[in-house]
Amino acid sequence: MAKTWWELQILCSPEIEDSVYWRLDEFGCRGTASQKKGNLVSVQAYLPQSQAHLLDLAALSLWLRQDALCFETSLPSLQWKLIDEEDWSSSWKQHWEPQEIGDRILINPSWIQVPENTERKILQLDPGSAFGTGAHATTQLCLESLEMRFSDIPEFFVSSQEKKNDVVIADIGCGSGILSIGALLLGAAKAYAVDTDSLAVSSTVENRDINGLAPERLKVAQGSVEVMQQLVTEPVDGIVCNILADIIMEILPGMSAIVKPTSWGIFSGILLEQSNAVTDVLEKNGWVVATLWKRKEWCCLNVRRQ
Ligand SMILES: C[S@@+](CC[C@H](N)C(=O)[O-])C[C@H]1O[C@@H](n2cnc3c(N)ncnc32)[C@H](O)[C@@H]1O
Repeated sequence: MAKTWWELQILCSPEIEDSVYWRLDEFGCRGTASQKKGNLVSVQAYLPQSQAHLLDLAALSLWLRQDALCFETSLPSLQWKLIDEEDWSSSWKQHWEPQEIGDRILINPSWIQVPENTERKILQLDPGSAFGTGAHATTQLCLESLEMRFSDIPEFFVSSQEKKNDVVIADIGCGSGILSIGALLLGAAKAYAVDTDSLAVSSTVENRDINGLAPERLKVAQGSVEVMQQLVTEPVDGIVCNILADIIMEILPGMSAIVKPTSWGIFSGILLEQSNAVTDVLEKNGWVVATLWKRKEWCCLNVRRQ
């Protein structure tokens, strides 16, 4: 039987866009996309009908309005309607456009023709229902951090370049696979990716194939850090992990067990006010915070082993 989805449309001020995303994520929405509408932002999100009743949607509307009051900004509007599966898969795609991230990456929806006149690395993506379109600040911070990681060795040093191309990373909470694929396009040799959500795993595999990456270069499995420990054949050079702070702190010992003395890490999905708590746990697990990058209320910690 065809599945039915709620299509939610929120019109809000840009100041609360991230908190809207957070609420929608908590609510279980999939395939979120946003676009500017004058001074406002229009956010679309999709949710299987079975996961929410009208009362839940009314409650969501109330939370969004309460958030806006806290930010002292104009009240958002939330509209919803039911659509069937076929409409869902084409509907949110209409709202998603190519997006430049940092200086070197262009995220290109896989159904849009690849631009010819660009020097950027083109990351083709169809996230399906997995998180990771590149629209969220936490993903952008990770991609920009990866860009920095893979740009710091001048390309004219051949030996350094070879070293750069040996880099193996572990991506925990891979979603659409956007960070693994970004790292591979930027110069990593190999990526291992895990996610607890089976839809994220299939999305990562699909996006690996869309980008023409060999399966040996991007190994994907369902699970968390314990599965990653079994997946990697030797310690990795870098870890990327864009999950919420509480989860990062919980699985950090497991992540620390698969690194080398020279490894680096990129940890995102952390609210600014949580950065001290995460830093404490990082230090207890043998990491040093090198830089903190922030965007809106989110931050991304670039770390290295002591
Ligand atoms: C915020 S999304 C990040 C997706 C993508 N890496 C990005 O940066 O856009 C977090 C992902 O982590 C997954 N996740 C949540 N808890 C996890 C855990 N304990 N271990 C592994 N994955 C987890 C979720 O299913 C989700 O796909």
